[in-house]
Amino acid sequence: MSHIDKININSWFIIANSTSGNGDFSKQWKEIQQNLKHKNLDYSFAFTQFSKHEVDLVQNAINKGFRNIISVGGDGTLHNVVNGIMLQRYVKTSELTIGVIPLGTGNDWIKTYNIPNNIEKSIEIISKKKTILQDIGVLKTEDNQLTYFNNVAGLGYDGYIVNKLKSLKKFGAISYLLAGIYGLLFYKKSIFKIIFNDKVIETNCLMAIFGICKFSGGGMQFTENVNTSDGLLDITIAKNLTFLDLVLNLPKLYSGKIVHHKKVATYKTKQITVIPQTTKPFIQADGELVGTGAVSVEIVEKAVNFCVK
Ligand SMILES: Nc1ncnc2c1ncn2[C@@H]1O[C@H](COP(=O)(O)OP(=O)(O)OP(=O)(O)O)[C@@H](O)[C@H]1O
Repeated sequence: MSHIDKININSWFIIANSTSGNGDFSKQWKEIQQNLKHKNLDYSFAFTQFSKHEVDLVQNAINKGFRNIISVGGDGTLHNVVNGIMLQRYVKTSELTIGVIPLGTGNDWIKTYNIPNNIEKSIEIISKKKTILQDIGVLKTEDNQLTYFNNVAGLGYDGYIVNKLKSLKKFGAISYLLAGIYGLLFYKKSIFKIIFNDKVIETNCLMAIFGICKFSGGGMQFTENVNTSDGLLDITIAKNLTFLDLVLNLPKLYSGKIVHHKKVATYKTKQITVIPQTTKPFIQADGELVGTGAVSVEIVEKAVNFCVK
C-alpha cells in the first residue's frame, strides 16, 4: 500500500513496518494519521511488504524528491531506512532528515535521545524538526558486505542473543530478557584478536560492542559517555565475564555501570578490526543479524540528521 502526493521541502515520506512490535497496527496507523493531521504535517507513505523493503522504499522516495523520512517501526526498520539512505547516491546524506515513530519491541535508538515510546509525543518531536547530525557506523564483514548502523553493533554474546530473539519476539518486551538468559546458559566465549589505534589485544572475549548511541538489547547499556556526533566509535570489550559475573551485575547492565567492571575495557576509536580466533560468532547491527566471523568497523562522521527532543 502506498500513497504519494505533491512534494515540497516540508514533505515527509513515511515508511511503516506493520510487523514491528506486538501492537494492533491498524489501530496504531489510525492514531498516527490523526496526529500527523493534527500537526498539519504534509506526508506520503508506503508500507513495507517484506524484510529490508525499507531500503528500496527510502531510495525511491529520495529519487522522487523527498528529503524528510519517517520510520514507523522498531530498531530494525530504522536500521534498514538508514542503510537505504547511506547506500543511495542521489543526494548527500547530510541533506536528509529522519524522524522516528516507535512501534517496535526494543526501541533502543530512541532511548539515547529520551524520545518517548509514544505515538503522539514522537510526532510532536518530529513536527518541531529540531535535529542532530548524527554519526553512522559501517561494518565490513568477511564477504566484503557493507552494513551501516545508527545505534549499536557488536559480535559475540550480543549477536548470539539477536539470533535467539528471532524465535522469541512474539513474547514482546520480555523476549530480550529470555534471550539474554538463554545466552548466559549456552553461549561459549571465544578468543578475539582486536586491532585498533596501533594496539593489538588478544583475549578470551564475551563480546565486543561498537556504539554510536547507548542502548541495545532492550535497554541494556554497554557504553557510557557516548557522544553521537564526535566522529568516534565507543568500543566496549567484555572480556572473560562469567555467567556469575553477569548475574551478579545485572542492574549494572542496565545502568551502564558494567563498563567499570575489571573485566570490561572501553575505548574510543575511528576504526577497529575484530578477528575471532576460535569460532565464527554472530555479528549484529542495531539488533539485526548481519553475518558471522571477522569484522572491520569505521565511522562516518555527522552523516544523517535525526529529529530529537
Ligand atoms: N512487511 C514485512 N514483513 C516481514 N518483515 C518485515 C516487513 N517489513 C519489515 N520487516 C522486517 O522486520 C524486522 C523487524 O522489524 P523491527 O525491528 O522494526 O521490529 P521489532 O523487532 O519489533 O523492534 P525492535 O528491533 O525495536 O525490537 C526488520 O528486519 C524489517 O526489515
